[in-house]
Amino acid sequence: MKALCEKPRIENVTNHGIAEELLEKVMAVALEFFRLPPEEKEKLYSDEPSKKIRLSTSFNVRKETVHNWRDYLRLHCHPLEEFVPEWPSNPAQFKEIMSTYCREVRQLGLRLLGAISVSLGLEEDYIEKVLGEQEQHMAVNYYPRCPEPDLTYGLPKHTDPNALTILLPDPHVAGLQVLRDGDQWIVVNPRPNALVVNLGDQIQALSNGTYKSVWHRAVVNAVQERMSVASFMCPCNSAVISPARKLVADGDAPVYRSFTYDEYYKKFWSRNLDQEHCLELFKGQ
Ligand SMILES: O=C(O)CCC(=O)C(=O)O
Ligand SMILES: [Fe+2]
Repeated sequence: MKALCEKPRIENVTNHGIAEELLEKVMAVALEFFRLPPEEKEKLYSDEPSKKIRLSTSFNVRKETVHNWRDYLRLHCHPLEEFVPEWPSNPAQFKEIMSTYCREVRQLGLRLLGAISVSLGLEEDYIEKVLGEQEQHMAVNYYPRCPEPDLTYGLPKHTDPNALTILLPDPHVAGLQVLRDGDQWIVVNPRPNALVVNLGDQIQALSNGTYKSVWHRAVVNAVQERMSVASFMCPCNSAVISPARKLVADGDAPVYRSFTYDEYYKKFWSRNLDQEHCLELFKGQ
């Protein structure tokens, strides 16, 4: 807890409590999925962002003019009973492994949100209450080997629009970079069994800018393919996000106006990834 109070950002969480064996299985089954023949994967292809289960490529192919070197499987994960039946049934173990992982990640995410609330001087359940019955989405990212890695990204510079992202990065191949002090890209070195926790835009808004959502990107390389599995804790669509009163000094105006997550998410997907921070559009009264 003390460490959380002192540091503006939480990065590597190594004592996260999720079994190493499960993390290995998640990576293995995710890779197996991307190894399926194109005809098999094609059935799931869609570039419609509102679809709850879809395989896609780049980021938002309908909006962007420059594409990225990434394929991804995006799944809604909560409540599991609602979505798992529609998840891929090939590889055969996909549903079982991924749903076990989703349950564990959710518990970890809720613990972290409690710790973040306390670190801000708020009630432990403050953020959880504001976010409501949180959705949980997963992006299984696959970055193939790229013959000209200097000409593209896996994912260009962005912040995550949700509250908190728990990322399982490839334990063997580097690719994730985070921005420090606005101009310094730091390589996040692969580390077996480590999870990376990124604060998203909603924590920045709720904390009135005390915590910053982290700018990050994924680069690709010519030698090795790379995977990552991102779990996004998202406010429910009707959640009203506004800076916690306690964090706005007397006489000051809050940095951000109130908005629903639905409004924010639609704005996020209507834009290109590497534009100005989406929260900038929600500043002021
Ligand atoms: O692949 C990575 O390391 C980053 C993935 C990411 O930022 C995302 O899915 O939002
Ligand atoms: Fe991200």
